[in-house]
Amino acid sequence: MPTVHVDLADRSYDILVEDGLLDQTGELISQLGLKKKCAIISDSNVAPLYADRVEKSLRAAGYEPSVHVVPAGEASKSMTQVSGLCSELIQQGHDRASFVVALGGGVVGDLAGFVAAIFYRGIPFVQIPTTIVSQVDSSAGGKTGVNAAEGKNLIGAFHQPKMVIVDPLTLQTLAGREYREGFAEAIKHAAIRDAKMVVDLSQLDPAAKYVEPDLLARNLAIKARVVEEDERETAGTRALLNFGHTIGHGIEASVPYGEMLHGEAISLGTIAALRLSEKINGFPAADSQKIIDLLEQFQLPLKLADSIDSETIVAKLQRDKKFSGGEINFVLLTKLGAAEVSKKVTIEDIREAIEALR
Ligand SMILES: O=C(O)C(=O)C[C@@H](O)[C@H](O)[C@H](O)COP(=O)(O)O
Repeated sequence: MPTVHVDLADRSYDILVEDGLLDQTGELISQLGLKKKCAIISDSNVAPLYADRVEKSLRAAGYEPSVHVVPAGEASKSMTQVSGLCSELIQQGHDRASFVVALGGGVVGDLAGFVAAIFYRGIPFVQIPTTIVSQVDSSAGGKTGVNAAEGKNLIGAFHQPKMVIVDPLTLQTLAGREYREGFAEAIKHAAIRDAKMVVDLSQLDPAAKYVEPDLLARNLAIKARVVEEDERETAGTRALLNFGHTIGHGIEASVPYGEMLHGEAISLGTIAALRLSEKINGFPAADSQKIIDLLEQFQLPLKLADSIDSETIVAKLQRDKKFSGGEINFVLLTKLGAAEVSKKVTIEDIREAIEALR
């Protein structure tokens, strides 16, 4: 089975990718030596489709799961949900010997992972991602957290999962828009680390609602290698995974959470970052076009709506974690498949790149 090992000393884990793995959840988790009580955290879209199967598999392996469901959508990535879930877990008799199973997309993974990071000062968790965003990106690497009213992902913790179980067949029940948005992150991995992946992604059918396990694993492996180099984003390497996210997060936070899907905002942030790479690094416009063609192939937005005010975006993006100590650390491409963190981007450059999206 395609397996990506994430090598992080005593926080190492495997990402397993294969069709039908959902029904093997209990058996796979039993290799981890965890205690019996666990909490499956899912959302109102995913739980009716898959929670029964995961629960049944866990029970068959001797586990005692409780199921907790939050409303689907970005608005659930909130401290209100964190506090509600912690209370529910306590009421269900969970304690420091329990573990969490995050079943769903990026919102569920980030939220459930954060609950696991703080519940009884930290309990183990397993990710079962069910969307492209989560299968190629957010389930790996241990960034967990929620949004603040002031910006995306501003409250969180690093907490690595014990295992990631990827079943590509879960993609089949996604709505087209939710399926396609995730490719913004897969394209990001190609842009920053693997020019050949740009070609591989261009061969996918955007309507297929399925990606071969091998390709998912190769895309995930790009992220895994970056995380191994710089687990806590202190050395600069992990910041490269934020390509397209500084302006993207600003755009996403400028409309009510959930109105624009994460990948849609990242598509626009990616185009802005490409234009800045051209201006500051002389990145070839023809290579930018290859990335933009891919975004278009997955019907991701290429233009910013006039209704979204540029100054609101600029205000929001200045709270991004890449702005620190008065410095802007902006991720730019140096060539197709290679990126750097640059200090040469000014706020005026950013304003210009946002305007160029109109
Ligand atoms: O895992 C990372 O590191 C990433 O940057 C992946 C991003 O795609 C993801 O959206 C992440 O949550 C953003 O990180 P943040 O630190 O800017 O919140």
